[in-house]
Amino acid sequence: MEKFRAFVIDKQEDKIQSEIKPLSLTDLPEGDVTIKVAYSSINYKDGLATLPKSIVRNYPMVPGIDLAGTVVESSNESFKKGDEVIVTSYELGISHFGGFSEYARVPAEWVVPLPEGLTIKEAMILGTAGFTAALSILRLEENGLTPKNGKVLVTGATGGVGSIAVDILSKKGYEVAASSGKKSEHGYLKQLGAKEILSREEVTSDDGKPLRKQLFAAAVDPVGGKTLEYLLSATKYGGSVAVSGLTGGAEVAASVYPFILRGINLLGIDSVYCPMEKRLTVWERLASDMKPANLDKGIVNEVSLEEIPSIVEKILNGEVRGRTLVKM
Ligand SMILES: C=CC(=O)SCCNC(=O)CCNC(=O)[C@H](O)C(C)(C)COP(=O)(O)OP(=O)(O)OC[C@H]1O[C@@H](n2cnc3c(N)ncnc32)[C@H](O)[C@@H]1OP(=O)(O)O
Ligand SMILES: NC(=O)C1=CN([C@@H]2O[C@H](COP(=O)(O)OP(=O)(O)OC[C@H]3O[C@@H](n4cnc5c(N)ncnc54)[C@H](O)[C@@H]3O)[C@@H](O)[C@H]2O)C=CC1
Repeated sequence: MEKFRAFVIDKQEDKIQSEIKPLSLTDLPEGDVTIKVAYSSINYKDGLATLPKSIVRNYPMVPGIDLAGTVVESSNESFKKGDEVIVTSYELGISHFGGFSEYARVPAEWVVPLPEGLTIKEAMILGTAGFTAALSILRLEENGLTPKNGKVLVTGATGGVGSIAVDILSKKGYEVAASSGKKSEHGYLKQLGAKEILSREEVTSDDGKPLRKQLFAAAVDPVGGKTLEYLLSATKYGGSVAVSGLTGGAEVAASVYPFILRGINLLGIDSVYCPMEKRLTVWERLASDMKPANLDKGIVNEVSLEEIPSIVEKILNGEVRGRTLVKM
């Protein structure tokens, strides 16, 4: 087989270099399923992967925590040539060559059959960010959230997780408040279904107060840090906060008061090692009742392998809106 193209990073003297390289199938890591990748997507974690002090475990590496495409070869009976599949996270793009490549090879245990109701392209517009938004909402609902409980706040709302959470929640009949640092994107957030828009500062705790006015029935929080501190203090009695991210910081100071006086729940959201049974449920829901209404509208920006470095820089600076699809 002829060579194919992959975006490869390497680390030399604490500096990361990237280039598009020709690879052969024999360069790919071991695995039972070889996939012709149609689309990947760029997540915040891919931005972290390109930093010198990085989450990548070995170099050279093909980053890309998401991919979707068609099986070209499988030694596992669950998958056959021609099957359309999705792979997100696990070790993809961290210690195992990932999705920024025309071909990928992975263990069968990581592979999700494309659910009916989604195209390969839609699956990657969603990607890990969409999966995480849906998993967050699923967990909030498992903990009692319904549209009757009141307003749900989505933080980091113009980002990948945030945009898709706003869309899904509003489609499901929730009153959605969205917080964003980007004044220019209020129209975008309203188009996705947000009823109210709050500034980043309004949802950041700068005084360490343990309790505030009870404003939100629940929150989807990809920001963390002092925003999470604020959310814990402003969640209504019995409500929940689903935390998935750290764009606002990894450190969180908390007191026991919201938990013991208001019975609130702090739900940790992990998409990376999410068990396969739950993973399949989340993808089925994303293909049906949780399928966002605006996937083909302002959420998506499509790029080539060549454009990855500029997007990665923007994502780390908080300058990207919605989701970035990489077309092979
Ligand atoms: C799409 C998903 C996301 O975007 S999540 C956000 C991106 N991820 C991160 O920013 C996390 C990156 N990890 C770190 O920064 C560090 O691991 C740390 C700060 C969380 C902890 O660092 P420390 O040096 O104290 O410990 P180790 O790195 O040696 O890890 C300790 C222990 O935890 C295991 N571990 C590390 N990363 C993960 C992970 N992402 N998920 C689950 N477990 C993780 C690691 O293997 C070690 O366990 P051991 O049993 O010893 O192997
Ligand atoms: N737990 C998990 O399994 C997952 C975690 N994540 C995490 O969720 C977060 C968001 O991921 P994506 O949506 O892919 O990223 P993104 O880059 O698309 O969105 C990030 C959002 O955070 C905002 N932001 C940036 N800096 C901020 C700050 N200092 N304060 C408040 N907001 C800030 C940005 O403006 C943007 O709206 C990241 O931390 C990522 O690592 C994402 C997917 C899965």
